[in-house]
Parts: sequence; C-alpha cells; structure tokens
Amino acid sequence: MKPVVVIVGRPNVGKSTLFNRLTRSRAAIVADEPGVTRDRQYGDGVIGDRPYHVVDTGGIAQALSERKGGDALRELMTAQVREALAEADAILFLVDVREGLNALDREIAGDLRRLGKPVTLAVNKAEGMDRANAAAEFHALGLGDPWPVSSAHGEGISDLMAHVLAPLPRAPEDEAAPADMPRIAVVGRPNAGKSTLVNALLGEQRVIVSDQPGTTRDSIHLPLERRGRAYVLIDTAGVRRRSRVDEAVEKFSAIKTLQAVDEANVAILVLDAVAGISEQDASLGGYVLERGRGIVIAVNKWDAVPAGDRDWAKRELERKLGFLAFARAHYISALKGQGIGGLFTSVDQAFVSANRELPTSRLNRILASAVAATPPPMVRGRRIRLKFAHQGGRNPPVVVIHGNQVASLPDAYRRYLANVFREAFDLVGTPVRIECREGENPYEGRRPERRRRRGR
Ligand SMILES: Nc1nc2c(ncn2[C@@H]2O[C@H](COP(=O)(O)OP(=O)(O)OP(=O)(O)O)[C@@H](O)[C@H]2O)c(=O)[nH]1
Ligand SMILES: Nc1nc2c(ncn2[C@@H]2O[C@H](COP(=O)(O)OP(=O)(O)OP(=O)(O)O)[C@@H](O)[C@H]2O)c(=O)[nH]1
Repeated sequence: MKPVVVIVGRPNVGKSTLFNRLTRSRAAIVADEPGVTRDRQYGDGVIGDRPYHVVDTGGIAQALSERKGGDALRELMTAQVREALAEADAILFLVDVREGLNALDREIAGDLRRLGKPVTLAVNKAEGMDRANAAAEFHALGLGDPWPVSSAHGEGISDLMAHVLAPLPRAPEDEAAPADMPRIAVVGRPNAGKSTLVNALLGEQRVIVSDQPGTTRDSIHLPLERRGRAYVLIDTAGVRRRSRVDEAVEKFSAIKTLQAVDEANVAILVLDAVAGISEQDASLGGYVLERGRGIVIAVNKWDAVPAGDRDWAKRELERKLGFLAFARAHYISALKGQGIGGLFTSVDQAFVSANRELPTSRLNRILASAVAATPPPMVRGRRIRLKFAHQGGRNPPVVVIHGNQVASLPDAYRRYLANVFREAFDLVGTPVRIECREGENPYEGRRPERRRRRGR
C-alpha cells in the first residue's frame, strides 16, 4: 500500500495550499463532516517514482488548540484529529515563517512527538528567504532540521517530500496492474450500506477472515465465486465484514477508501437512496474516475424509497452524477439481497471493457470519421489536425492521438472523442482516456529529421 502522509499545522499556515500543490490536478475526496470548520481533504501525490496518499487535516489544528474548551463539538474534532494521525505513516508539520514560532506550534509539536511517528517540520512561506535564517527559530521545536519551503511558489517541495518518504517502505510496483479477475472495492460514504452490501456480495460463502496480524491498515482480499466466475473483494478494515451489521458501527475512513480503490480494478460506488446524493458521493465518484478504475453505481436502500419518489431519485442521480453517465446504475436493496446479480453483471462488463483491445486500424477509421463529422477548432488561424491513433494502455483504455497543435485541443473535444470511441467499442463502466501527442505517426518513420527539429 502507498504510504499515508498527513499534513498538520495551525490555521492559515498554508496546509491547503501545500495539499493542492502535492495533489495538483488529481481529484481529492472531501469528507463533509458536520461541524468541522473546514472539510478534510484526501488525495494522491507522487514524487519521482513514489506515489503516496496525502491528507489535509483542515480544522484539526483548531481542534488541538481548543481542546481545553471541552464542549461536545470540540471533542468530536479532536477525535477526528486522532483518527487521521492514527492512520498516518508520516506526519508533515507545517509552520509559518512569517508569523514565527508561537505557543500553538509548540503545543502541536509536543502532541506529535508523543505519537512516536516520523514527523517532518516544514517552514512555509519562506520564498526568497535565506535557508538558514528561515529555519533558525524552529529548531526549538525539537523535531529535527526544519525544511524551508514555499507552498505557494513551489519551492523546496520535492526535496521536502523526498525526505518525508525516504524512511518509508516502498509500495509494490503497480498494485492495480491488470489481473485476470475483477478486484472489487466497495466504496461509499458513512452509512450508505457498504458492510451490508459486502455481506450480500459474499452471500452464502463462508470466508474465513483472519482478523489478526498486520497493522489495522492492511487490506484483506476475499476471494469469492459467483456463477462460476472468480472475483476478489478488496476489504479494507473500514468495510470489514461484520458478523452483524448492527455491531459497533465502524467509522468511515477516507484513507481506507483511497487504498481500496487503488488495489481494485472495479469500484462499486454505494449511494444511499434515502439520504440522497451528496457532495461526498460526487467526490468519491470523481476519485474513482481519476484513478481510472471501472465503476458500477449501486443506489442502495431502494426498498425504503416510496414508489412515488423513485422517478425523482433517478433524475437526481443523472443531475448530480452526470459525469459518471458511462457507468451502469443499479437500484438495489443490500439489506434484502435485491439487485445483487445485476451488480456482478456490470462488474464483469466494466472489467472486460477496461481491458479491451482496441485495434489500431479500427481506431484510425473511427478517428477519421469523428473528425470528418465534427472537425476540431482552428487555433491561431490553423486547424488542429488529428492524424493518427493507437492504444496506449488498458485498465483504463487509453487512446493516444498524434497530430498538430494538439495542446490546444479543447477539453470538450476530448470528451467528444472519448465518447465516440466508447460507443464504437462498447466500453461500459470504464473511463476512457485520450492522450494527445504533438507530431506525426510515430510508426511511419517518415522524415525523421524534420520531426526531430520540430521537437515537442
Ligand atoms: N507568502 C506565502 N503565502 C502562502 C504560502 N502558502 C500559503 N500561503 C497563504 O497563506 C494563507 C493560508 O493558506 P491556506 O493554505 O488556506 O492555509 P491552511 O493552513 O490550510 O489554513 P486553514 O484552512 O485555516 O487550516 C493563504 O492566504 C495563502 O495564500 C507561501 O508559500 N507563501
Ligand atoms: N432500508 C435499507 N436499509 C439498509 C440497506 N442497506 C443497509 N441499510 C441500513 O443502513 C445502515 C448502514 O448500513 P451499513 O452497512 O452499516 O453501512 P456502511 O456504509 O457500512 O456504514 P459505515 O461503516 O458507517 O461506513 C444499517 O442500519 C443498515 O441496516 C438497504 O438496502 N435498505
């Protein structure tokens, strides 16, 4: 599993700025917990060849600072602080050089030291400052050498992250490499019915789950069979099968969700039809999409939706999760075991689609007719030319397109092409990626000098 890096620090030191820089365009999961001043965010980063999960703790510093307040809300936030830190492999403690060292920083440092986890101290907003000067006063925190960085300007970030990750074990090469059977992750927000669904998916099969060793973070791969086909259910501790659903309700863990999606090739996104679709559902779906995993939507608790409300509920799904329109939606009752077979059918379909071979000749015929039907726009007086397509990967399917001025190709046009390929190859339940490269067909080998001179 990828290591988990948790960013902490008092308000306004630049935690979200750093988080955004580390995750760049990658989708993040936002946990919309009531009562927290700012949502926590969960995302993925990569430095060199090392991927990691990153958590921006948002309101956490507030919680630490107000711990002595003692009212229920503050207690709750403190629990959330503890939880995020408990799941951390490394902690990134951010301070603000412009405000200097203050009492709250000292208090947080004390708390972090007691955790006994590796802590890296980063001194933010240090753009344009002398390294030694910026760091000087923060040595007093006793957390080792401070790392001056500028989150806003991107200075010192790579070195910082390399240092944070250095002592941590490496994740195995590619945990999500295409395998010969679907690996399913069940994801969804708290109380959506994940555990109930996991039980329903496992059905009558009695799987011996050893609850012991490893850390609590280890995921368990549960083999299961259905109609003669084999699957693996990725069960992180967060969705661990409970013998009775009403047994101690486990807390939703966004980190475990990230890990499960990582290890899976198809995710079942469980929605709660009674509670409706939330921001968090959309961010979970966005994350699965971004990670390129297959996706099947399970609208759960359908048994509890009055007949008169069902059309409305379906329209709400289209409206709020329209960006997942390529995924099959099933209206199910995990509790009553209704609609489970259909989920397996769609998992199969997503898995097959994600791994489909897209022959070059067909890709090019489809590209040519798509371009003829709707030509790409002109830029700077010249039309964008799309010349040659070939498959660049599977799981998810990637179509690489070579042409001229492709950097200016509008997103809407990419989506158009993705849909054209999706329809032509009947790709259901998997994202389809379009990658553009400047230049001619790389396989033709014509006029190589000229191509080289033009560069990329
Ligand atoms: N000069 C400078 N300003 C920065 C830098 N990083 C962040 N800031 C600014 O600091 C302010 C706070 O940044 P945030 O990222 O919102 O801080 P935060 O720690 O997430 O704050 P909370 O949400 O209150 O916990 C913003 O105005 C940022 O633009 C930096 O490297 N240099
Ligand atoms: N009516 C109805 N209730 C359901 C259904 N599936 C689950 N529930 C109920 O929803 C509640 C939450 O179910 P869980 O399976 O614990 O949900 P979860 O997503 O695992 O919850 P967390 O562990 O908190 O993340 C329980 O009271 C279930 O009985 C369903 O299909 N219909």
